Amino acid sequence: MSDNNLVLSLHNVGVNYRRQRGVWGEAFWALRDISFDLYQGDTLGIIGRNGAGKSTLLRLIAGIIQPDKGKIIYDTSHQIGLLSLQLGFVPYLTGRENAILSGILLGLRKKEIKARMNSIIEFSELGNFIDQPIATYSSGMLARLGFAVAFQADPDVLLIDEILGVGDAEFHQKSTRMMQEKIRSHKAIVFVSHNSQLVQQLCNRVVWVEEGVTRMQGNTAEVLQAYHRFLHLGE
Ligand SMILES: Nc1ncnc2c1ncn2[C@@H]1O[C@H](COP(=O)(O)OP(=O)(O)OP(=O)(O)O)[C@@H](O)[C@H]1O
Repeated sequence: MSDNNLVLSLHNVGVNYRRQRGVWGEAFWALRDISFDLYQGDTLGIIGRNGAGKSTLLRLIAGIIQPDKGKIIYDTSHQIGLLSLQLGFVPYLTGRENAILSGILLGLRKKEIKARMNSIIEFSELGNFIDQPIATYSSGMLARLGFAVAFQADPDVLLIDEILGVGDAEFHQKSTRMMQEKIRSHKAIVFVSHNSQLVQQLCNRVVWVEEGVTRMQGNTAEVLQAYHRFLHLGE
């Protein structure tokens, strides 16, 4: 990549899920035409209605799924970490084992994760539950564990999927503070959220996805305003 600050770039990207229909599968384009750039220091908000394709977009950036059309160009000097509740965790393993596993997925060595385990336990407030299978955890406990591991792994690009929408008020405050710290440290962050207030507070740019297409992108206030007008008019 010629621009040093460019972390990744999506060019007319599309993702196709096959859906079962009778005996035959049917192609369904969850993402149809998405283009945007992510720069170092950006906190990029992804907004859009339910089913617009936001989570699919994060999984795509994380490399969990591949585009079926268009292309994504990564600057290979950046390491990408996905901070998500559902991904990467194995239900029958304990919190500690899952922390090690997802730490490895986020690029840490086993030794490094073990050295940070106390901080992970402390941040996630799991106490002795850390040695219980995560199948026994509440969604708030899972959120706290996922958040703690990702912040310890400290990837250059942080992908956050609605994590701040889960857990109690105290955890919200703590995780919002952590995110603000990351923003100040000039990481690149992609933040999917339905919470416009948080997007307004945290993001410097916003991409609005509508039916798998980048409907609008740019300055946070402008995009949010257009999005709310759109929702209000019920187009
Ligand atoms: N594995 C899958 N197989 C088939 N269709 C899928 C799959 N995952 C998502 N979809 C469909 O793709 C579309 C986009 O889903 P996605 O979860 O990316 O949307 P979203 O914007 O994150 O939604 P929400 O805000 O409700 O979380 C939806 O119509 C969804 O039903």
